[in-house]
Amino acid sequence: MEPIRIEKDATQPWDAVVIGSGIGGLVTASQLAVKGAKVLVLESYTIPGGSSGSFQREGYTFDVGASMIFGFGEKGYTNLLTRALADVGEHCDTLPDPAQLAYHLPGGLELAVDRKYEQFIADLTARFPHEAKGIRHFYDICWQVFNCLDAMPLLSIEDPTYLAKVFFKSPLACLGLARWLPVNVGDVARRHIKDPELLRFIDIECFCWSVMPADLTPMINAGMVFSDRHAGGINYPKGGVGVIAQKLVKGMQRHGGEIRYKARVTRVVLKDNRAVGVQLANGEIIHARRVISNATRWDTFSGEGSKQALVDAEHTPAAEQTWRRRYVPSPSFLSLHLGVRNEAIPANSHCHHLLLESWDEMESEQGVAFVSMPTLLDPSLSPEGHHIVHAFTPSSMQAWQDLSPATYNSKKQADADRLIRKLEKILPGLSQAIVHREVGTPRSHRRFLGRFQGSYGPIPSSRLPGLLTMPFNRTGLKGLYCVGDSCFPGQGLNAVAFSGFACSHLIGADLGINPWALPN
Ligand SMILES: NC(=O)c1ccc[n+]([C@@H]2O[C@H](COP(=O)([O-])OP(=O)(O)OC[C@H]3O[C@@H](n4cnc5c(N)ncnc54)[C@H](O)[C@@H]3O)[C@@H](O)[C@H]2O)c1
Ligand SMILES: CC(C)=CCC/C(C)=C/C=C\C(C)=C\C=C\C(C)=C\C=C\C=C(C)\C=C\C=C(C)\C=C\C=C(/C)CCC=C(C)C
Repeated sequence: MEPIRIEKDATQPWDAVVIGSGIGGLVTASQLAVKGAKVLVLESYTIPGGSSGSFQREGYTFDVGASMIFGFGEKGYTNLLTRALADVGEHCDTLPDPAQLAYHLPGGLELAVDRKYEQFIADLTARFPHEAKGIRHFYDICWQVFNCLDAMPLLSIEDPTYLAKVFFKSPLACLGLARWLPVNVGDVARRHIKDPELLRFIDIECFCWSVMPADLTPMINAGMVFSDRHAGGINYPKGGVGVIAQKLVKGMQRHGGEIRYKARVTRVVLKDNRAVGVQLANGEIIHARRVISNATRWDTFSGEGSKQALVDAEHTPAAEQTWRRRYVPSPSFLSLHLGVRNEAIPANSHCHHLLLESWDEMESEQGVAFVSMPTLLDPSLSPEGHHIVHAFTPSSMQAWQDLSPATYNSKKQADADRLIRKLEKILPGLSQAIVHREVGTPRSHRRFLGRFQGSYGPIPSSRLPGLLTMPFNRTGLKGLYCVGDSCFPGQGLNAVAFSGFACSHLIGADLGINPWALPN
């Protein structure tokens, strides 16, 4: 193996050092490497991908996070995972999912979101025939948003040169996006739909990816999710979600980028109020012309509740406190990674399911249960005759803090047992068929993913104007950028991939290494 090239000398800095190898960090790093920048990624864990990694146990390949993947289409500009991989000469074989998600909702509302748009509209209309027009109007508006996004290369709207070029290329799409930027889903849904149960359905349609009801979910993101599932479709990467990160690393390395694992950054090194490098837990200092943090903003900047942030309180920009007032951490998850005998999975099951027993429980601790069974698409992820059942339910750190080790362990097992009983509604006999079981709590998510309170990502603390107040990649500290789900447009794999494209484009503009023409 070639020796790793690490300059400790401030006269020969890296062009860019990226803290963290989540998809946001890896897209930034790999895009910068393609532009010719000398890039180093520092990852505290032993594998790449963060919440989009995969881990192996007893013949199973488990996904760390969910496996409902958007952005793997073949056409347009919103297929950001396909594009990020192709730009570094990589490709993931994917397996098309015939349905995005099967809902099992209160009042016997059972519906699988078909990959084919017209089929989905027909199925929903069959359940709410009196709302046929409203359903069509609402989801067609989501398509308008999606079509605007899909019509233009998606780069940094912080760069005035890009904005001018993209406006020249697609003026109507730009105006369309500007119109929807300050809007939330709830306002649009209520304009077209009156049935309270259908409005609740729109709430859960949002909650299952944004962890927020429709009133707090930005319309731009809904346009993306509610349409891409029918345009590019939901596609599972063969070999597990972790393959995406592994291939981004490989492609980045081929373009001269480097990655170090077990390299925890403890602080951003500042000189004259400018980020000039990072310090690792072992004391080593690495100099860089630009520093990019893929850690959450709570872990990057000091503020209430943040222990050992990368930037001290004295140098944390005032804008970060405004952000903390506007956005709060969403709950983390209680998660189950199960290996089960085949008999527990009914024939023709869908891969993804969402269970909710009462509408009042949608935002409650351990209310919604989400299930993903990727072996239904890719049997190679488990030993023969077995499936993976990966289930998770929102759970907040507060519910798991200040417990004695014995109480923590017994709560962990009791809550996992309760979740398994809930799943038996769709997987009868599940508890008898389990041969491998691992339980993760918010504390596990914080420990292994390094995420503040183990959170899934930021959510608005009150009704905000859509995406208008979400910060971009530049921070108030010169030389320091953020990427990932505490940046515009928020959580989601395709969303953080966008954040990575935008971040690398902005740094490329700052370093003067961007190509003149927009990508095709
Ligand atoms: N659609 C899906 O099914 C799905 C599945 C998984 C994840 N996701 C999405 O992925 C998003 C998260 O992506 P992301 O790019 O923001 O990042 P991430 O949180 O997944 O990864 C951040 C990485 O940074 C590393 N890190 C943090 N602090 C560090 C430090 N001080 N030093 C070194 N390394 C450090 C972590 O170990 C981790 O690997 C989530 O919003 C989630 O929605 C989606
Ligand atoms: C500046 C002005 C005035 C005008 C400029 C106009 C302009 C050019 C605007 C541009 C805007 C852009 C480019 C916006 C881009 C937005 C994008 C790319 C949004 C992407 C969103 C993707 C999302 C939200 C994907 C989400 C997928 C997820 C999270 C899937 C599943 C998650 C789970 C199953 C876990 C959740 C589980 C439970 C139980 C809650």
